[in-house]
Amino acid sequence: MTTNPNLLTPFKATKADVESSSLRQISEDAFYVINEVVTRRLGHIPILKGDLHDLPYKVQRFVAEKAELMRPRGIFICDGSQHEAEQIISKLIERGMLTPLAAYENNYLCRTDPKDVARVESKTWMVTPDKYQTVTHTAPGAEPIMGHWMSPFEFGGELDSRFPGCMAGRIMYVIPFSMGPLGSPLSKIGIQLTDSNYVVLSMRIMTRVNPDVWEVLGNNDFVRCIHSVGLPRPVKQRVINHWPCNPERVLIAHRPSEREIWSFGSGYGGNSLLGKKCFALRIASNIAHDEGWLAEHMLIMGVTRPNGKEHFIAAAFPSACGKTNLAMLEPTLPGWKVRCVGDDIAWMKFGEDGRLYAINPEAGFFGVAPGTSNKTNPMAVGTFQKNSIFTNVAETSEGRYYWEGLEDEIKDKNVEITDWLGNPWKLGDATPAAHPNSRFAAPAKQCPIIHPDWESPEGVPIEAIIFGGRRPDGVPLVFETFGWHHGIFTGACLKSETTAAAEHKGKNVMHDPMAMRPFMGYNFGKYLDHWISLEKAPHKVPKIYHVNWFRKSKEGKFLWPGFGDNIRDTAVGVIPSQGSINLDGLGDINWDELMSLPADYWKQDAKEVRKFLEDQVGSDLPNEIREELESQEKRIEAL
Ligand SMILES: Nc1nc2c(ncn2[C@@H]2O[C@H](COP(=O)(O)OP(=O)(O)OP(=O)(O)O)[C@@H](O)[C@H]2O)c(=O)[nH]1
Ligand SMILES: O=C([O-])CC(=O)C(=O)O
Ligand SMILES: [Mn+2]
Repeated sequence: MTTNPNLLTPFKATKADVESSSLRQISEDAFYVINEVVTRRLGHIPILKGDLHDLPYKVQRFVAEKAELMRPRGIFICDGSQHEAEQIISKLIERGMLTPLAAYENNYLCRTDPKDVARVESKTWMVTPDKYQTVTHTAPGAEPIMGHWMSPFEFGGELDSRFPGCMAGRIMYVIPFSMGPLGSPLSKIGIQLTDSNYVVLSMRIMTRVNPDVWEVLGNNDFVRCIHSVGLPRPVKQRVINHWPCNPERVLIAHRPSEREIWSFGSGYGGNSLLGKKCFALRIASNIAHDEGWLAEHMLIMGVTRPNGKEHFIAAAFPSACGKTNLAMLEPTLPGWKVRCVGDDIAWMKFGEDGRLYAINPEAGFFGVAPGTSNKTNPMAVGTFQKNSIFTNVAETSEGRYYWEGLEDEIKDKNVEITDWLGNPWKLGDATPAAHPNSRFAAPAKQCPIIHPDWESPEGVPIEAIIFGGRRPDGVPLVFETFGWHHGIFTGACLKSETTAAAEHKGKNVMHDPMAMRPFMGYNFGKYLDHWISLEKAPHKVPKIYHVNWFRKSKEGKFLWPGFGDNIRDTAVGVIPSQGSINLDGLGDINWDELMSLPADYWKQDAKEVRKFLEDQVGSDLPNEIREELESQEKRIEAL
C-alpha cells in the first residue's frame, strides 16, 4: 500500500469547525492516551461484535468520537463474512425489510420508502473553505451546475441540527472496506459508519469488506464515511416498508481536504453506499488531482478482435445511459469478444511505460434493472442469479424478480405480480411494475464475462476513451475526435436526457460534462486543466470518441438497434462513411439519418455550447479548450 501524503495531514480545524460540536474531535494529544479516551467517550455504549481495542488507533478514535456524537445503542464491527451477512439477512427477513426471491439462490428483494428511490443532487454538497475550490467563476447570474458548494460555517450548523443522537436506539456498524483490490498501489481504504443494515449488506457486495483491511491500513489515514438514516428511536413518524429514512432532512456532504463524507436521511444506493459516488468519484477526484491520476464515471471493458488482439476501452455515459450494458455487451458480430472489467467507475493512472492503466475500484454492480433482460443484457442476468439484492423491483408469485423489459420472459402470463409499491399488478397496467430507477446489486465476480485481470493490482491499459449520452436528435452514431484537446472539449460539452437516476422530472437534454456533473469534486476548470496536463512525455494518451445509441427518427423510434450491435468494425476517419462500418444482419438501418450532421441543428448547438462554457466555466475555461471551441465554431459555420 502506498500512503497518500495528503491523507496524513492532521485535521486542521477552521473557526467554523470548532464552533460545530459535531466536528469536535479528540485532540492529537489524546491520541497517546487513546485507550482511556476511547473508553471514556464510549461510556456505556456496548461493543456488540469485534474488539475496538484491536483496531488501529486512528480508527478507534474515529469510532469513539462519532459514537459519542450519534449515540447508538451498540457498536458492531463488521468482518464482511458470509456468516455475518446471513445473520443480518435473517433478522431483516423476520422484520419484513427483505423478501427472499425463492426462485434463486440467496437473492432478496428490498422495497424502500417510495420517497427514497434515487440520488438527491439538490442536497449533495462539497464543503470547502474557499468557494472556488468547488465551483468555477461563473458568469454573473449563472448558478453553477458543476459542483454544489456549502461553506464550512453553514455545514457546521447543518451537522449540529442532524447528527447529535441520530443513531439512538440503533446499532452503529463499522465497515472497513477497500476501493480497489486490497493492497493494490491504486487502491484506497475507507471506513464507513452506518445505522442501516441494508447498507451493510450492499457494501459487502459493492466493495471489499474484509478484516485484512485493518492490517493493510495500519496507522495510515483513511476516508472517513459517516452515514445515518436519520431516524433515531423512538421514531415519531410512520416508517414505510420497514425502511427508515428522513427525506425532508437529507444531506450528503463532502469535506475533500479532510477526506470525509457525511450522509444523512437516505438509505438509497448513491446516497448511502459511500464508497461509490461519494468516495470513488467526489473525494477520489480530489485525491487524483493532487496525485496526478483520474477518477471517472466510466466503465472499463476489454474488446478482443477476430485477430485475437485485445484492446481496453473506458467509456463515460451519464447515469442510466448504458455503461452497464456496454461493459457486458455480447457482440452480434462473429469473432468479436467483450470482457467486463467495471461498469461504473474507473481509477486511471499513467504507468512508467507511458500507458494509462485503469482499475475498477468497486467489487459489484449496482445496475439499473428495467430494460435488463436475456435479450438486451444476458451477462448481467447471468450475474444476478444468486447472492444479489434487488431494490424496488416487482416480484412474481413464483418468487422471481420482475420489471419493465421482462414481458417476453414471463412464461405463465397469468402469474401474479406484486409491484414495487407492494400492490397487485398485471401486464398491461398503466403504472410501472418496477420503479424506473430500481436496481440490482450483484457481485462482479459472478459475471460470466468478467475479465480474468479485473482484479489485477496494476490495472489494464486503456487505448480509447468514449463519451456518450442520450441524444434523440442531431448527434451521429459515432465520431472520432481530432486529438486529446478536442476530445476533452467534446467530453466537456457532453449532454444527455435526464433519467430516473436522480430526482429530475421528465426528459430534458441537459449538460453533463464528462458524465461527471453530479459527481464533480472540485472546480471544473481546474479539472479540465488537469486532464489537459496529462498529455506530456512519456504519456501515450488514448484516442477519444463520441457515441450516441439513442438517436431517434421523426416517428420517435430508436434509429440504432443498440445493445449487442453497439460494436462494429473500426471506423476510419472522423465520421465513418457508409460501408466502413459493417452493418451485416442489422436489417433496415437508416444510415443517412443516423450519421447526418444537420447544419441548422449544429449551428444552434454551437451557440448554446458557447453560452454554456462562458456561463458555467467562465474565466476558469482553459485556453486550450477555448481554442477548440473557436475551431469547432468555424467548422460548423462552414457546414
Ligand atoms: N435503446 C437503448 N437502450 C439502452 C442501451 N444501453 C442501455 N440501454 C438502457 O438504458 C438503461 C440504463 O442503462 P445502464 O447500462 O444500466 O446505465 P449506466 O450508464 O450503467 O447507469 P448508472 O448505473 O446509473 O451509472 C437501461 O434501461 C438499459 O436497458 C442501448 O444501446 N440502446
Ligand atoms: O449512484 C447511484 O445511485 C447509481 C449510479 O450509478 C448513478 O446514478 O450513476
Ligand atoms: Mn453511475
